[in-house]
Amino acid sequence: MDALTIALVGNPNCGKTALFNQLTGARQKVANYAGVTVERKEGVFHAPSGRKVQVLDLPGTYSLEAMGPDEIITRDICLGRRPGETMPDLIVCVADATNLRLHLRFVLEVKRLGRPMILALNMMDAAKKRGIWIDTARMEAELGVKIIETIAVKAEGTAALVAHLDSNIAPHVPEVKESGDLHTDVRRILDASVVMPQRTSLIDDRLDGILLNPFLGIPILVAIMFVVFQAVFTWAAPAQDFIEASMTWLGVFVTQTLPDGLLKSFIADALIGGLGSVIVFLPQIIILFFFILILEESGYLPRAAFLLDHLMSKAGLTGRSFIPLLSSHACAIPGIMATRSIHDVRDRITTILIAPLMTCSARIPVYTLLIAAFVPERSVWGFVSLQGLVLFGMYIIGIAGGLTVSLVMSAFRHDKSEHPLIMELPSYRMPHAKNLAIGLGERAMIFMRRITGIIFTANTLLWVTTTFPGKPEGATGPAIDYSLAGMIGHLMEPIFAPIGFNWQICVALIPGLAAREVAVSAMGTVYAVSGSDDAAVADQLGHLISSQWSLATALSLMAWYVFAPQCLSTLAVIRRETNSWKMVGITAGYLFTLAYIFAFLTYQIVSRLS
Ligand SMILES: Nc1nc2c(ncn2[C@@H]2O[C@H](COP(=O)(O)OP(=O)(O)OP(=O)(O)O)[C@@H](O)[C@H]2O)c(=O)[nH]1
Ligand SMILES: [Mg+2]
Repeated sequence: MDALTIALVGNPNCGKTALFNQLTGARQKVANYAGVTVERKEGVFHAPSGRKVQVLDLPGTYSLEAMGPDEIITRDICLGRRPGETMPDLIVCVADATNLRLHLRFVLEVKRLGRPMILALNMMDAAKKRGIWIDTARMEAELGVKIIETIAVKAEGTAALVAHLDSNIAPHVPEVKESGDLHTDVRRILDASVVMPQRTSLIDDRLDGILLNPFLGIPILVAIMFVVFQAVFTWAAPAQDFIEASMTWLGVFVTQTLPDGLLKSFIADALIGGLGSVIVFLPQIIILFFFILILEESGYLPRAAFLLDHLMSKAGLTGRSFIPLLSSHACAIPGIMATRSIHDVRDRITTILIAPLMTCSARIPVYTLLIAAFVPERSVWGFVSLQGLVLFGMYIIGIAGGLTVSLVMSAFRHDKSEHPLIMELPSYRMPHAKNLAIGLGERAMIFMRRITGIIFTANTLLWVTTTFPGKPEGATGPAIDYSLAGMIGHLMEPIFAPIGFNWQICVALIPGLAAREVAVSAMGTVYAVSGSDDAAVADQLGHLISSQWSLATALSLMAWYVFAPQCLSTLAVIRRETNSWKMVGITAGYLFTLAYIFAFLTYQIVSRLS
């Protein structure tokens, strides 16, 4: 059988990407709010007969008739008018069975394109649970389009769709016999084929009554975030202790078994000392994402946007900036890409400029290393972990910093018009354990890939520059002082002395430009190389800095990391999304300036006080 090309189209949040992932085994981002997919994605799978099916996942759109950029792209792809894009043999229109009044309208618009299509009636599990009864055969007759029921989040939920794609049934162009008025046609089809329960969304209404309550909403939001950061410290501790102990054991093992020399130094200092000091943060990252994924899947996040809209518009942002800024807490890169859904250019630029201020997961190793080293492990008011509280504070400082920058930018604006937030609130949904597991696996993989990729590379280069040139004959100081990195560190020291950074930190900041966690692995290596007669030093970075640094230095470094744009990929994505080197210059310039100013103030104030 010939290969088949299909395109998944539909309203936002109907499950296109979930379907795409289920069919092709891909791991594209899925979440319970509109506008998750911002870029077309292609995948392939082989149906049981061996037929090759090429699948295209597209961003959701509410209509094909409006003239927005997303609508035009989707329509052009369906019609094969987009240059460089092959026309799909079959359009698979995806609709949410629990929200047919809205979604059928889109189906009718797609039908008007006059291309071969079928309808994937998705979320059938959720529809059944809500007591929505659908006579699919009748709907198929009324609509004139082949309908296949799917449950995109279950493996067997797409079997019927795959079987259909695998069959020899020629793609069918539906006949258009509608009255022309979409609203009337949707009503006719629904009346004929769907029986709605008396109250479809009792649970949603009840939950919204509490979670969106004008008095309770914000306190509940703050409480949720607070619990998340508490958990990051308290739950992760046992796993972290275990990883730390394993690293220590490994360090001792290597020092005792390998002969002295470069290989031993590389393994002990760069690998165990450097990478080992980052890997201990895996449990914390997994726990943070466990909560983020639950919030994403449950449908709570757009409600948080709704709650914060007022506050954000006061700071010169729109509610539309919420999801990009929220994604930036995982990583600024997808966050900046998500700003494509902000149509107002200035709102978009403001959001891009402040996205790097949101506390991304790459900062977790830096913050938690310093917090664990300097904040005592005790509880306040009996039950709150002080360390968790400080971490929570770091997130708040990042957000407050971003809002302040946006406020300052909006003061320079002439056009003060506000755009009201129009946003669909999705139904609440119980997160699937399997989806959660996949999502967490994915995050763990990303973290491990960074360790074996960018962190490993930067760290190896650092090890080379800290090892060579070697110590000259008869020299008395530690070898690292004579190395290239040591010399650069000492040269930089005067510039960073006013903010309290010693030369080891200066050395770590350079490879740390590549990515934030690199600074932690780099410090691991620098300290390991400096004290190479004692290998156990390598995996005790936290203990080491707590005894060697002042509190002022630690806090100053944390302040630096709130602002400093120490991430080349973020700058690269800003260049790509704004198509302007000037914007990259502005972002990097203003962030480094703020970083220096705040680190300076922190260091000077704290060292006077303590
Ligand atoms: N219960 C249930 N949930 C589903 C089903 N299909 C998708 N979901 C959930 O619905 C939400 C939206 O799914 P996505 O695949 O991200 O939706 P999308 O159509 O790609 O959305 P955009 O990319 O924003 O256009 C996610 O929370 C999915 O887990 C289904 O068949 N049943
Ligand atoms: Mg999607």
